[in-house]
Formats: sequence, structure tokens, C-alpha cells
Amino acid sequence: MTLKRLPVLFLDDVVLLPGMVVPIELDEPAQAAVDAARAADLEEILVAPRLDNRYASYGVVAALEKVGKFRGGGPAALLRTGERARIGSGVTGPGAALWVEVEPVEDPEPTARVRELAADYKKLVVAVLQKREAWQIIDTVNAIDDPSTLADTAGWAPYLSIDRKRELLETPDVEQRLTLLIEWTGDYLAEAEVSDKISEDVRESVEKRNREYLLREQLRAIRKELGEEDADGTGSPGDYRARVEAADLPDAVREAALREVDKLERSSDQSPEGGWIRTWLDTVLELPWNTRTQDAASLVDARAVLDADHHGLDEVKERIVEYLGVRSRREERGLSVVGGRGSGAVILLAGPPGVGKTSLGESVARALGRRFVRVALGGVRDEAEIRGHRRTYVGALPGRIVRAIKEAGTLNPVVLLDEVDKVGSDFRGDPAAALLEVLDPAQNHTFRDHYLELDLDLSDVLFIATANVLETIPPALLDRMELVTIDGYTEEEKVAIARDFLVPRQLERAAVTADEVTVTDEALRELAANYTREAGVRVLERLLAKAFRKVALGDLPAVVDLDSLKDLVGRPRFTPESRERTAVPGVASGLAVTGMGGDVLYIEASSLPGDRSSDGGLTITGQLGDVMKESAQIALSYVRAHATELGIDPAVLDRPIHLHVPAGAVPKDGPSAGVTMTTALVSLLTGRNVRAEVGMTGEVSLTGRVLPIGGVKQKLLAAQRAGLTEVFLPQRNEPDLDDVPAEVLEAVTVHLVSDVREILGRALEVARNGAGAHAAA
Ligand SMILES: Nc1ncnc2c1ncn2[C@@H]1O[C@H](COP(=O)(O)OP(=O)(O)OP(=O)(O)O)[C@@H](O)[C@H]1O
Repeated sequence: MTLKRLPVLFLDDVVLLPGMVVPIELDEPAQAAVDAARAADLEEILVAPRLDNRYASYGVVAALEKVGKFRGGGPAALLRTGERARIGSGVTGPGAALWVEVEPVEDPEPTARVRELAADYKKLVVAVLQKREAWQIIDTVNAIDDPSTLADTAGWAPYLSIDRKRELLETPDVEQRLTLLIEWTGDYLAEAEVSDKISEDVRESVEKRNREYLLREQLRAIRKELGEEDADGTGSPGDYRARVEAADLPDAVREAALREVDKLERSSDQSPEGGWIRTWLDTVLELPWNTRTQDAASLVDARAVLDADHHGLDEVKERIVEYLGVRSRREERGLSVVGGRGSGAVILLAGPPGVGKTSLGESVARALGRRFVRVALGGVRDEAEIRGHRRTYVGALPGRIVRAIKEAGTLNPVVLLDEVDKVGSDFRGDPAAALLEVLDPAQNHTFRDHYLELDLDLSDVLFIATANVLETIPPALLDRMELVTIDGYTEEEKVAIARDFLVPRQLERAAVTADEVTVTDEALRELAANYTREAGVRVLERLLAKAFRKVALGDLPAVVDLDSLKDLVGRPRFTPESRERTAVPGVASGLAVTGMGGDVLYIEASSLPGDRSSDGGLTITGQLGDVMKESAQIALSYVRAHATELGIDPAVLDRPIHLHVPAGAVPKDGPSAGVTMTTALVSLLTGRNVRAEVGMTGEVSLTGRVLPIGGVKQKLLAAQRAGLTEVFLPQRNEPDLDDVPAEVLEAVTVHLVSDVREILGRALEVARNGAGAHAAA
């Protein structure tokens, strides 16, 4: 251990840890220390915190990078701190400074435990930096490998007190230092989170109170002006008492409300509590405790309304009418509206965006003559969003269900629970569990919102839920819903929907009439085929709106046809790409289902130079889930096992292989890409291209059997949209073809297969001269 003799520079209001570059102001003793170092021809100095009652036992050795003056004039030095050092006994040295013997601390090789702690700590620090949006520093911190160095970056942390930093300096053991830091940083993060939340809440409630106050003052002035009320009249406790007594409330509710009025009468006029009670009373008085609309009588009419609002969707409409029928029959017989689990307390409309889930919900309300309210659930993570905050909480509000009923103004509206698949959960509770209670016929006649703290009867509400995917819906919730799927539209259907529904609606919005603008079917077909690639009609509707706005600004009458399309909405955005993509060996077109509906997924394989490494030589990229990664392994194992039979030169199999599924930002999973991966691999290794007009889907087993998959209709719709004309499907999916529109089956030839060799035999182009040369080269 090398001992050094260095003059000491004591610091009062800042603690330096190893690895910092810091300018410091030199007071007299500090200047003396710097002078002493220079007198002895040293470039270094020992920096230690000044303590009240003892000398510090540790300091840092610091290089004197620069000694000079601050711009303002005072003497200053720029220090670059190096190792931590134990301070030994005093020694003699030149100048007026204290000289000591110092022994640098050497960190032992980090243990596994220390590495683990360092990794944990790094995560916390990165979280803090993210909070402070210090993106550049995140990279720097991420690049630090050495646990001790990482721990000492805490010297920069503004949230650690000087005392804590001293403790860090005096803790040479890395494990201990990291343990302290993890605790402190964790605490800091937790506090920061809470205080963010609190300041947000406080700000909101203050703003709200101020606004309410202003409005109330104005109201008071207006009433006074009108001579309706004495200046003090509105919102006075007496006024509330009268309103509660006059309102049509269930007994229990009236009693509770009168209790609050009592409290209000006792509280002072300006007290915050008075404000909360008023807000609560207003909410209670606005709720439709006894208001219901009469349902329109006949189901035949219901069907007629659904037909008037939506093209096609026969099966969906039938299911809805059936459901309404059962519901109303049970009601007539005085049975609870729906019995038990799985009997469908709620309809769930599932399908890609823009297929009309929301507007079907609206139609149902119209058909029944009920009010309609939509509750957006996407991104809801806080249970209180559903069930309300307790009134003790600053800025408390009722939950979304109660607000929906208030908005509807009746106790029996149609409530559309939009995007139930996007309900999350975290430490703030589980909104899905609260939803379960809302939807459960056995419980929902006494639904209790935390804010209201009164039983609200939801049993007459007709809930309709929507979702894009089913996988993310908690099973308990899914179990209670009657699933109705809407898979998407064919091109012909889109043309019909556009012609009969979207065009008239958008013309009206653009304030032009059908006499002034003509839209040809060809133009609609072109829009559906080459300007959009969606399962629904949302983008199509947007494009029509855009076109009509432009038309409305020009000379009328006008025609929207193939010729004028480019001027109105620009050039087509989607042209068939399969031919381009599959122009080289190793690329095959698969069919997949995502939250957006069916889609064509290109799978690319390439072989890399070099030898196969220990991991089997397979690299997989494209954000694939575990099941999809396993499919890739299976595909490769199958190809290796059957190489000779497939006409593959065993030598090329020794190269490492890379499989990629583009659109890398979209996470993908599921086994149904098995046949596509196998085909891409065989294409690569034999040098035979995959035919551009072919798409495929199916799970593959190690022996090459093709196993059934889901989403047949959505996948075939996607194949047709992308211009594929031949699709390979698992034999066992044959029954699913019944659901596929005839128009799609006319456009796409379906081959049902049970062994992947059947696909390989027909989907690959015949070997050209020099086949295999590409792979072997
Ligand atoms: N079959 C149809 N007939 C007539 N109009 C339709 C049909 N399907 C969809 N539309 C229209 O398409 C538009 C988009 O539908 P909507 O907003 O209901 O989609 P969605 O399925 O609810 O989508 P998201 O999942 O994004 O909420 C609406 O204007 C709707 O009226």
C-alpha cells in the first residue's frame, strides 16, 4: 500500500466523492493548503469534509487541475477527485497547511452480490434521471460498469444531504455503500411520486374552488339583479334543505342528504368543508335516482333501427336482437335481468378499430329509445377512476360509472364501456375488479361509489363493452360477457358502407348536398383498396371528409372519380408490396392478427458468414414473444432434420442464421407463423424464391405437421387487402371458412394442408439454374 503525504483542504458546505470535477472557492486556509502542495511540487491535495468535533477519517485525493481566479475575482481552484483515501496521522510539511499521511483505498474485485446491488441501484438512478429528464446523463450512468464508481456518482445527487454524502465518503465498503444508496434513492423516488401526485391534486382542487367561487358570485349577482333571491340565497344551507326535501329521492338517499345538510348548517360559510358538502349535495341532487325511460316496444323495430344505421353485420345484429329479446323476456317475467355467469350480463363487441363497435352501441340505444353514454376505459389504471375517490381525498370526484349515469340523466341508459382490453392495473388498485362488480347482476343493484357512499342501482343499465383484442381482458371479466366478434370488412362491403353511410354523412358535414357532388363506386373502391389498409372504415371515412372539404371550396357541382381523386386526397399510400418483398430467397408472407385486425407479416431469413455457434446459430429479431421464438427454433430444427429430403446442401446448414420479422416496433407473438418461418428458411437454404402471390399461416410441429390457428376470417381479409391470391391454411381450420365472405373466397384460393411439405412443394418457385448457389456461395 503506497502511503502519500498531502496537505489537507477542508470543505464545509460540499462533500466531494471520487470521480468529480468541481470548481471551489479558496478561502484563506484553503489557499494555504493549495500553496503548500505547490511548494512541495505536488499536483495533488487531500480534500476532506470539515467536521465539528473530530477529523474526518476519509477524504478524496484530488488533482489540482487549475488554480486561478473566478470571473468575479475571488481565488479559485478546479479539482478533479480521484481515489478515496483513509486519513492517517499528521506529519510535517512546508507551508501553513495541515499535512497528513493518506492511504488510498483500493476496491476489491466486486462479488456477485455487489454486482447485483449495483444493477439494482443503476435502475433506481436511471428512474430518478428520467424523472428529471436528464437524458444525456442516463447514457453516462448506463455506461458505468464498476460498482464503486457507480456508487460514487452519488456525489452529484442533489437529493442527498451533505450528511448523507459524508456517510458515503466514510463508507469504503462498496456493498454497504450501495445498500445505503438503494434505500435512500428508493425513499426519494417514493416521496417524489407522492408529492407529484399531491401537488397536482392540490392545484386541481384550488383551481376548481376558485372557479366555482367566481361562478357562484356571478350567479348570486345575476339572481340579485333579477330580484329572484336575496343576495345570500343561493347555495345557503336553507336552500339545500329545501332542494333535498323537494327532490324525488329514495328514502335512504334523502336521509343521508339531510344529514349532510345538517353538517352544512353547522359549518361556516367559507370553510372548505362547506364547499365539499355542497359539491357532494349537488352531485346527489343531479343524479337521476328515479328517472327511467320507457323502452321502445318491439324487437322488430330494434332490428330496423340497427339496419338503418349499419350495413351488413347480419350475424352481429341478430345476436344483439336476440340478446335484447332474452333480456326483455326475463324482465317481463320479473326475473333478474340475466342469470349467473357466462349467460352474458353484458355484450362484448370485439374487433379491430373502425368496424363500427361504438356506433353499434349508439344504435342499440336508439333502437331501445334509451340514452347513450360512452365511458372510455383505455389507459385506466386507478381503481378510483371506476369507483371514485373517498371524500376525504383532496379534490375527490365520483367514479366514471356514477358520472356516466349523471350524464345520461336516467337510471337505465346504454353505457358503452369502450376499450375494456386496455384497462391496466397497478399499485392504485385493480380497476378490472371494480368493473366486475359493476357488471355483476348479483351485486350491481347496490353499487357503492366511494365518493357517493350511497347505493346506486345499476341493474337497469344496459352495458355494452368494446375491445380490440381479447388476450388482455382479465378472464374473470371475459367470462361475464357475451362475446360478439366483428372481424372487418371486405372491399365490396367497404364500398357499400361508404356509399350508403359514410358519403351522405360526410357530405352533410361539409355542407354540400348529394346533388352538388357525385361520388363514383370506382373512386370508393380505389380509396378502400389503395389508399387505406385497414380492417374497418375509419381512415376511409377520414379521406372522404378530406375530399369533400376540398370539393366544397371549389366549383360545384363536382365529381369524385378516379381522375379527381389524386387532386383531392393525394396519391395512393398502399400499393401491393408482396412482389417486391419476396423478390429474394428467404422471404415469405405470413398472415397474422393484431389489435388492428388481420395483417400480412413478412418473415425474412438470411444466413451469415462464419460457423454455427453454441446457441444453435439462430438469431431472432423483431420483438417476438416467447412462443414465436420457439416456433422459429422448431422451424429450424425441422429444416435441419429434413435437409437432404428438402434438397438442402448440409454445408450451408452450418452457417449461423438470422430470422427477422419486420415492423420491429410492434411486439408479436403466437405460434401461427410456424409454417411461414419454415418456408422462409427452406427458401433461403435452397435459393428458391417464395411465390409472391402466396400467403400462409399455421403452427408447425417438429415432424412437420401443420396445426390449426385462430383468426381465419381476419387473416383472409388481410390477404385479400394485400392482393395475395393463394393462401395455405391448416386442414383443421376448414370449418372456419364458413364464416369467410364468399367475395373473399373468390379472390383468394385457399389450400388446406396438414403437412408443411405440401406448402414447400407449392409455394416455392421451381429451382432455377444454379439453384442453391446463393445459399452455398
Ligand atoms: N357496417 C357499417 N355501416 C355503416 N357505418 C359503419 C359500419 N361500420 C363502421 N361504420 C362507421 O365507421 C366509423 C367508425 O366506427 P366506430 O367509431 O364505431 O368504430 P369502432 O369499431 O368503435 O372503433 P374503435 O375500436 O376505434 O372505437 C363510424 O362512423 C361508423 O358509423
